[in-house]
Amino acid sequence: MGVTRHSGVGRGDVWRTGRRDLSALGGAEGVVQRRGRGRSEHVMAVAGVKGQASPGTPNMAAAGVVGAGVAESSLEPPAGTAARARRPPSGPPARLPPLLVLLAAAAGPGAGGAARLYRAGEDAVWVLDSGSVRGATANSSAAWLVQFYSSWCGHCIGYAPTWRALARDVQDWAAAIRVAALDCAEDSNREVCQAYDVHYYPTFRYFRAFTRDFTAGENFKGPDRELQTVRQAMVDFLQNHTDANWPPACPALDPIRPGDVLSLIDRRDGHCVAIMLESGGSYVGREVMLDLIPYENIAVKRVLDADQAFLEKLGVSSLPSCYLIHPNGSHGLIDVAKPLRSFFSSYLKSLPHVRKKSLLLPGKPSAEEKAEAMEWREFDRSKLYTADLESGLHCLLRVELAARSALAGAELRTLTDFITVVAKLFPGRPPVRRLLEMLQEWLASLPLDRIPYNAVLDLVDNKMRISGIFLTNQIRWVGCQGSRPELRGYSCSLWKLFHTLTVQAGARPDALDGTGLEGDPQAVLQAIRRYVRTFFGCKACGEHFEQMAQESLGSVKTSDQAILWLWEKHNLVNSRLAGHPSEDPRFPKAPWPTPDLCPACHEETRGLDSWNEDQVLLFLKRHYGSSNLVHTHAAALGGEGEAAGQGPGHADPGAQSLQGPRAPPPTPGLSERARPGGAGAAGRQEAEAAAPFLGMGFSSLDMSLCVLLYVASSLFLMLLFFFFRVRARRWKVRHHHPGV
Ligand SMILES: Cc1cc2nc3c(=O)[nH]c(=O)nc-3n(C[C@H](O)[C@H](O)[C@H](O)COP(=O)(O)OP(=O)(O)OC[C@H]3O[C@@H](n4cnc5c(N)ncnc54)[C@H](O)[C@@H]3O)c2cc1C
Repeated sequence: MGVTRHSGVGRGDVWRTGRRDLSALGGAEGVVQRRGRGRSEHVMAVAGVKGQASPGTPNMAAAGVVGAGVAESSLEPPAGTAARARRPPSGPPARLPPLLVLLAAAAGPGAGGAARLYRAGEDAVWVLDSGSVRGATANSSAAWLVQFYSSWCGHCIGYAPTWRALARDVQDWAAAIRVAALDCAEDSNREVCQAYDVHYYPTFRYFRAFTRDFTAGENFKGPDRELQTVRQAMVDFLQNHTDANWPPACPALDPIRPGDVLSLIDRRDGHCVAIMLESGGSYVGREVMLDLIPYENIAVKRVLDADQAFLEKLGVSSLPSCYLIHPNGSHGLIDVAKPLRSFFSSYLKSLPHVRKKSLLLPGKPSAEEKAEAMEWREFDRSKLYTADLESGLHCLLRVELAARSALAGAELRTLTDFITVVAKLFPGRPPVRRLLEMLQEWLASLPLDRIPYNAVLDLVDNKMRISGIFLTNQIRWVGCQGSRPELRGYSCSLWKLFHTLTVQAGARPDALDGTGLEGDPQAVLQAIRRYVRTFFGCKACGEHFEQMAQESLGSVKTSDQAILWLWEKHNLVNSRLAGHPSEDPRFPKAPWPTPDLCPACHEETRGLDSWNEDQVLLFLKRHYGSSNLVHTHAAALGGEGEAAGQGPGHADPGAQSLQGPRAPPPTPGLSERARPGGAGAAGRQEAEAAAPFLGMGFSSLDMSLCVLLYVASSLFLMLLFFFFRVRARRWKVRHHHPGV
């Protein structure tokens, strides 16, 4: 009888950060829509430009800086960004030459199938990318608060509603400060995230207005990231500007003296003047000032901690209050139902003389922009898909690790150990295994303690064009597909890779021999643990995983226990994330394997669902074993054209790949997905047939060519030999018999 354990995971074990995010979310959704009395406030969104982008990368690649909120015409656009921030005039799409159409198709989806947490034109967030972030933040007339995120990071997904709500809430501040986001999971943004030194997601950075030299920004580390805290931090950040770099559209936020109020009452310049009276720690006055930026015929000032006599003179009985001086000189306290920012702002915006500055109302995002072209690949949940593991390795090696420009010391050793474990235990297709082995051998033999990451990338991209060594640069999630592009994907594939490694270590106990990791039942888990702690972009996930490891990894004494340890911890993470915004409704978090996948794993003990761990272990070994690995939907193994010619860019999985000089037959296009045994499979067979000779990865084709060349040159040398022999004989005959 196997060990049993309750499988029902306590919902009370709530992930704290997640809950906090959710409560922040509640606050975010609770933001009061500002409505002026008598006329509603315009809520605007400047739509993005997406026309030329692939479904995978529309917001990033094509949009450039896309504004939301206050219409650009009412603002002074930041230097160099104005053109991109506006929606181009709509019209019939330009006709592209056929070659460009082909190339555009080959560009295909971006990393992670182009998960997008923020949509230009729909969200008030300014969507930045590698092509726009520098232009937007450099020498800008407004300050910026940029969230560098990763679309597969659960925390980023959980936080996105708060960020959207914040951007919507402060969209009237855009001439002074803007809320933006940049997706570091996009391949095309990899280098820029590296340049901005972004290692963890989400990372929040401020950029001051009028910064001429390149800067990676100032980190925002607030006590929490709830909407109100970040909004107040934005106000503080604006106030940290000097006279020299003060955003021109931002009103002076410092308080005036009570004595100045009297002179304002005496002065009549055709404007309304609102005076916010408040206590020292209040942000209401400054927030109302910023809310009124796009409005004309009104100025907002603030007075702090005025003495009682002054307040009595104005008739103020509680703080905050607002004293209004009308253009005709009449003045008095305004009457709002609640002394809240939204109430004051909406009252002032609705005054008869107060007008919104001239606006260019944006068009609505087109249906085409809204549509997320997602192709669904049918799959079997009881199988493990090569496509998921290979896509995950691509993201790991070419996107996640590539966030570092160099690796040194402990980081380098962590990577070396992790790659060693993967290279020795990865059960996938031979070209990928050979590439991993090559990388592992190279890392293990390095005499250096510091390497530029580009050196690793060169190897991964097989710049030497050694045939039979290849890792796709395409993303094809199958068992890790999400019902929305931002869900599942990379983090799912990482879990699958980790489980596969623990199972393979049990199945092939000698695999790690000679690596220095042999004989240690914890070796695989420790390598995974160090990788997650050091490199996994979701920092909070890494910290949490580390905490679990500290608590119990030491108790693992056998490879079976290692398999079960990871299974159990993964289920803990699942239970914490149940109900979290990163949960895919199509793949709800539940104790795994579910009863339909493994009925024998589940038992009932005194009316409670419980695990039969012996059966779970058997199931895990079967599920993550080599024989359960299927290549359906896996990228064609391609030739050099795909491997080295295109570098880490993307090729449309369905589009014909551009062939290099010695490429195998063309990959089969869209039909390959429907016909797994098509030409793509033939290419795969050809590549798999490539046998490693002399450990150098030479294929049989390479060797045949060598033999052919050898025979041809031998024949040529023999011909030369006979030719000269005949000539020499003739010469001798002539010499000895001159008469002949
Ligand atoms: C090490 C690590 C730590 C993470 N920590 C966090 C975190 O703290 N907060 C957060 O928001 N996100 C975290 N994530 C991401 C999160 O766990 C999921 O990967 C993400 O929510 C996607 O979920 P999913 O539905 O694809 O299933 P995943 O949880 O990613 O699982 C992938 C697949 O593994 C299989 N599986 C599920 N459970 C088990 C199990 N117990 N044993 C074996 N196989 C299983 C299933 O086939 C499933 O489809 C972490 C990811 C990793 C790799």
